[in-house]
Amino acid sequence: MSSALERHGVAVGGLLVGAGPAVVIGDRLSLRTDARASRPGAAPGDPHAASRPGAVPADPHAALRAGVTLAEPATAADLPAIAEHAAAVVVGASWTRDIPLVRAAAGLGLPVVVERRATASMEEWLGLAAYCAGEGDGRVILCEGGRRPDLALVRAARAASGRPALVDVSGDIGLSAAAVAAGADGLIIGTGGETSPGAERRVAEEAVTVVGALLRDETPGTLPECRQAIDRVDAALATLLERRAELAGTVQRLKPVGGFAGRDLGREHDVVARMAVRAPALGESRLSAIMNAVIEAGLHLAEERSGR
Ligand SMILES: O=C(O)C(=O)C[C@]1(C(=O)O)C=C[C@@H](O)C=C1
Repeated sequence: MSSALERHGVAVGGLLVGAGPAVVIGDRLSLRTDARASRPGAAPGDPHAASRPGAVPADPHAALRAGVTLAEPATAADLPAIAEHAAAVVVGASWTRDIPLVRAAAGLGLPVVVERRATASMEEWLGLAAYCAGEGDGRVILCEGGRRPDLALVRAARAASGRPALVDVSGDIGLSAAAVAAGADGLIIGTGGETSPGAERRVAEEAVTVVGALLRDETPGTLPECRQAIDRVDAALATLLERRAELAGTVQRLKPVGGFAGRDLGREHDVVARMAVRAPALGESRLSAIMNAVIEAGLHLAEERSGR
């Protein structure tokens, strides 16, 4: 954990944000009419904006009534419907200085997602989060978005406050892995109030799984949570094993004698010894059995492909 503070998860609908794995949120809805132009993916006047993942649906109020995870009000009049149909209310970057609306949103009884205003410092951002926590029941999540989310700031704010942090990557889904590596507790991938296209969700879930398995500290307390954590580690392992097999196959083509005939046990011993430094609990003898199987699988694949 990157913070000495005790971190508490905040439940948002069926998701737990800030404890356990990072989450992917596909449906952030804004009821503001200016939201289309201000979404990270949307250029002002872009005729195709409505069909993009970051678009505002034609009837945002109908989308809200259908139920969404995160909803941002335009005015205080939207708050009762948000309380009824959304899992959390968003204090959006464009109106963090509208204190009466911030106060009303924070007091709604839902978890509050506090988005950083583009020019706000970390202190201002965390000050607003603390204000919202005080006006509400304390369930506050930080959120960084915009065209160029500041991931260093997310990392610092999360560590300084102990609050969970979301990163809105709907403007650039390619930032998903970097956001998880920076410690994000969740990725917001869709801002249309509808489920985002599968391709974007796959990119985000891949980042949460693979980068999360490598870099995110987890202390699962139940059997299902522990098995899910193992599944994420196995997904990362499978990705790396496939990549390793490809590289080992290339080595076979580059060596004067490839395949089992060109096996180099000295090199294999060095590989295992280096790995044992990173995996001291497993140690050389256990790793040697594992790596023997991995290396032989790679050699079999290479020979099969070369038609030997
Ligand atoms: O480095 C090599 O020479 C390889 O062929 C690659 C590799 C491996 O998979 O790491 C495979 C077989 C050798 O015995 C040693 C290592």
